[in-house]
Amino acid sequence: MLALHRRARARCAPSPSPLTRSRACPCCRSLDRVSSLGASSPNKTSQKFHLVLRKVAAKYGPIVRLRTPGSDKDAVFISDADAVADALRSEGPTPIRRGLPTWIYFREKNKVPLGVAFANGEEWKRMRSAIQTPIFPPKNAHAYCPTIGPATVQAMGIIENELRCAGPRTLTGEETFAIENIVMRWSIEAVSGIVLGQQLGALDDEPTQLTRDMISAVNAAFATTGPIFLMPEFVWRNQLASAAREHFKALQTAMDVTNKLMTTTLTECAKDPAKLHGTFLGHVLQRDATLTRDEMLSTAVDLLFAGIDTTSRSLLNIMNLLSRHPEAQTKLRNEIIAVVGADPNATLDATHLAKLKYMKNVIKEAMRLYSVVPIGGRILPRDAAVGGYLIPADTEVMFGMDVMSHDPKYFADPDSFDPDRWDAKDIHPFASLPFGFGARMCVGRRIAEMEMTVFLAHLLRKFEIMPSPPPADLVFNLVIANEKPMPLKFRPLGATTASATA
Ligand code: HEM
Repeated sequence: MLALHRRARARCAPSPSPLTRSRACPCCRSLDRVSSLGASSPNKTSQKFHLVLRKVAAKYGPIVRLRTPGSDKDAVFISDADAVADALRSEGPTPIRRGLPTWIYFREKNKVPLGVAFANGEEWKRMRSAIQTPIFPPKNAHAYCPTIGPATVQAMGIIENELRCAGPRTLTGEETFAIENIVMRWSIEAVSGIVLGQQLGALDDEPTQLTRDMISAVNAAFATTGPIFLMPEFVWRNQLASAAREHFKALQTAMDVTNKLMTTTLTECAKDPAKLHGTFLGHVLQRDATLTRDEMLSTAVDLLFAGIDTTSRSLLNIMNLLSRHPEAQTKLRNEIIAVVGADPNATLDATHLAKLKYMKNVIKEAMRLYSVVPIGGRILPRDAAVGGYLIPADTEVMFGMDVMSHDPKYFADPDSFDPDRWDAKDIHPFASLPFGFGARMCVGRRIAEMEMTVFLAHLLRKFEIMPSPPPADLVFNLVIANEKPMPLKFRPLGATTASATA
């Protein structure tokens, strides 16, 4: 190990500071010990994981060795953008990511493939290649834009209706209402339309039982991940805690519902192949017959799970920031009207997306300020020089995305919302990585950006987002989410307090 460190010193330019054994491993020993910095109970520690990591970086520096829950080996936590770049450039052609232990256990127990999000090596590469072209290149992702138009118009109608039904003070933008549920149902509808080629009816007045099951399963799987995070393995494996029982039930439901939906799509399309045209499943089937039915199923579940909460949470954060920055809200609305037109029901197509430049900046800036995925990671395939240290092969490196994106070293006045900062060309390319990086970057990135753009383009032509306080209590449940309802108030555009009430 010492020899490895010396080699790193020789290789790394510009002359890194001398590496003694202790400096080579600025050591927090285990997260349990670190956790006492921030929280008092294991449950709270898991839910405040992102804050604990901020404190770790502040106290021990940007490269720290620590032990994470669920692992029997030390990992290296990195919150220096150059060092993150070093690690990511060493990830090799089939980057390895440690999966979520409960999800892997569940799939192995049920003898279903791990799917694109959890498989590694050649198995991952085959699945990723099959889905990459249909959804990753912007041109192909943007082609799904018309798929989500009708659901988005429907969501706007529901918001309008809810505002009216909730009472005059809600309609005038003085009181908040339950927007989260609508955004979440819209997100399910959008992603299922794209992935499974089927509208689930999640936004309907009376969603089907299947749809209700799916919504509850997604909610429960995310809500239980935080509490399970620090549980000893034997507790969750043997389902000795209620959170673990609920978690596995949710994973089972999501798998069963997706299976049923996929079967329906495939049966209908066997009768009428034209129905597959323009759907993600259709692209996968046409392009690549090498995926088994079960691999398609696991991958579809991964796409749904990875795509629903991340997108809806990010949207809620963007709306909240726009509420607090009326000048940015107006600028964005003006851009949308100039590009798409003022009619709030006019849907978008791929040609609009490329022209919405300020929209891109708003989304990037909001995702920098609120990292719904606060950490990333890889297992290094070989020894690698990282930030002046030599990290041995097989070490897990964790990237402090949330820490870096609040670091004044990379972003002047880092806590301020300044979408225009993204016009500058000198932002460190590894300082804000909301979708990860490289061959294993989020495969749904372009879909997510397209979805958020479409939602905001409809919303801002219909409503004004009224000033609301920032979300108070952000907790880590696989993604960072507000614990209490997101404070958001709306008012129909152009309505004054008096006329809106009338
Ligand atoms: C704002 C929304 C989203 C955010 C912030 C987000 C973030 C991320 C991040 C950070 C990763 C890990 C990347 C890495 O390790 O380098 C990831 C992976 C992934 N995401 Fe997303 N994501 C979002 C939306 C979506 C959507 C809409 C889909 C599906 C349509 C999706 C599907 C996936 C999948 C399947 C993976 C695993 C990819 C692989 O391992 O090859 N994500 N996402």
